[in-house]
Amino acid sequence: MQFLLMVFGVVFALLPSFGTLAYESKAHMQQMYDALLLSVEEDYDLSLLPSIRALKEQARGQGDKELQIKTLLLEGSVVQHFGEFEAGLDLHQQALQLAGSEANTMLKATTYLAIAHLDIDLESFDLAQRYLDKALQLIETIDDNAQIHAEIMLWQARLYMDKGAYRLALKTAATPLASSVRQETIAQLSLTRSWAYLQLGKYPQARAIIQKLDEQNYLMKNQRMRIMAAVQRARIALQAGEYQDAITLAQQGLEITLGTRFLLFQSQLQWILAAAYAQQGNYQQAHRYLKRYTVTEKSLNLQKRNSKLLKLEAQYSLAQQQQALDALERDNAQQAKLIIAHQQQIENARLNQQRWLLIALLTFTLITVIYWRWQNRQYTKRLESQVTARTEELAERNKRLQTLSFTDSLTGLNNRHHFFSVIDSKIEACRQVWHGAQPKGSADLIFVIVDIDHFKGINDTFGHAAGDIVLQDFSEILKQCTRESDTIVRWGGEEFLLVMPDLDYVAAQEVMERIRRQVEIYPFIVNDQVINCTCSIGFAPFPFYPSEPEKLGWEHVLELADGGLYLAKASRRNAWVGVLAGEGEALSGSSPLAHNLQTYLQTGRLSTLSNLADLIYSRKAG
Ligand SMILES: Nc1nc2c(ncn2[C@@H]2O[C@H](COP(=O)(O)OP(=O)(O)OP(=O)(O)O)[C@@H](O)[C@H]2O)c(=O)[nH]1
Repeated sequence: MQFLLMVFGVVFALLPSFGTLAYESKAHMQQMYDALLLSVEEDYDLSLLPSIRALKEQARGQGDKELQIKTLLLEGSVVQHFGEFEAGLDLHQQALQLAGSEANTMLKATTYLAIAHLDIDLESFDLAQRYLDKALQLIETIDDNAQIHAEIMLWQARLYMDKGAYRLALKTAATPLASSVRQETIAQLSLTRSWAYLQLGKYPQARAIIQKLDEQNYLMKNQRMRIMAAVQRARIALQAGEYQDAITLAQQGLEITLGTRFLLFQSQLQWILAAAYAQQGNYQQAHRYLKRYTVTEKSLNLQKRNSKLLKLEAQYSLAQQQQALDALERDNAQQAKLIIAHQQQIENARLNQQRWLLIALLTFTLITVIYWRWQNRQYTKRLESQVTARTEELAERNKRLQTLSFTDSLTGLNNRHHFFSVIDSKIEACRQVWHGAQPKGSADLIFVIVDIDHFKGINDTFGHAAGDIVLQDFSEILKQCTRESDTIVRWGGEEFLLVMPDLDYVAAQEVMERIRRQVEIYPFIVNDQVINCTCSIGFAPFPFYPSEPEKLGWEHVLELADGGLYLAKASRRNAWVGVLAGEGEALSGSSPLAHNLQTYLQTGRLSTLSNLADLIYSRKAG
């Protein structure tokens, strides 16, 4: 294997001079690295260095930072194993700087772990602890962290061992492990636990762990671990008082170390042999191995002295580099603060922008709502004014319609509808006066019925149109002979009804005479011809009995006025007749008036007033 790697190393070292051939595939380079890693873990062989360096250059050439970092760490671990602490430090430092610029958390954690390893070797335990903590903190964010976690625990346990904290080491090395953790790491953790038990004097537990490792065959692949296990077995036997076993196991261990550079293990095994033989009383053998042990120790001490010196130099550099690193970290923290402040500024600006946008949006919404409400109000106003206009128009139309429905189309006078719509209020006004609710005044109304005499003859002689003209002229005469307050109604055909307020029957006589006379003298012109007409008038006062105003209703008074008209017609026409209360018994509303008019006149229950002295009371036939 090592021969192959050396060949690879030479090839790699030469490759850069062969142009494109230098660019190996990434996968191939990774394979190469894995093989180198295994070899280093087995034995820190210096001959591996050219291959590692060649691979490192190759990774640099291809810009593969990850592999570059890994190879830097690997190279560092090899040179540091051979006491080149300062060079190792430098390599680790390079790896750390590269890892710092990488976003790969796993890579950073691996770098921290390697530096912790270096610090443990340099006995800078505090620094080692710091890097272990950093690595542990970093991997918390990684999902697939079982392997690196186990490795951190291993180095943490070794750190505790170096500091003499065996129980802590035991606890740390006993961390539960996932199945994905490499066998080598599991075996190293087990060896550390066994070593811690032995340090605590618990050799059965220490032995059980080694036995389990043997059963699982975890140690066979790695020579270094096999030797470590052999030393451990011999040491356990010695501590257990099984001296013969200790001798056998130590000798087996020495056989494995033959031809290797593991001087430390050799000296430990020689010491165990010397101690075991001494315990058996075989002082000759004990002396023999003690001598060998002394020789080995001498060369080890020489190595250690050299390495101590180197360590001191490295520690000095380490302190300096650490200071630089701390300054760098402080600078980084400052930078991070600046970045956070900058991000805060950006965030604030974004928030400000959002705020303004929101304000603009709200303002726009507000303006829209105000405008919409204003529009709505305008629209409502327009609608209202339209409704008002329409209502007024409707009222006007209704008024016109009412006027039309209350007006006689031929004469322009009020018609019967009008009379019936106003008569109740007129009667009510009279009643208010009777009952004292209104100021005292005249509550008298005169109901008058006027009828044109022989109108049929006019129609027959001059035609219907001529009759219409007479009717119109006749209406004008009625208007001229009455007051504004009087109501003139075309009662039907050539018959007219007048309702005259504030007029007693004495004063009424004058008005009746004026009408009769005006008609009599008026020259009605029809078909260019002057014709003369007369009219007959009947009237009656309301209340009919002033002392008993409710005795007869207006309908009865109208009937009595009609009776007066009948008397005028029955006599000579061109006359007016007023029907008044007589001295006899007062009539009641239930009395049949029209048919008994003559009887009531003769019996004195009714009396008359007329321009005629000779009134005829009997109804004229036809
Ligand atoms: N030209 C015209 N004639 C009408 C109108 N209304 C009714 N007359 C007519 O008026 C006439 C009324 O006739 P009569 O009831 O007999 O009454 P008179 O001829 O006036 O006779 P005395 O009332 O008894 O004097 C009828 O011939 C109707 O046709 C109208 O609006 N225009």
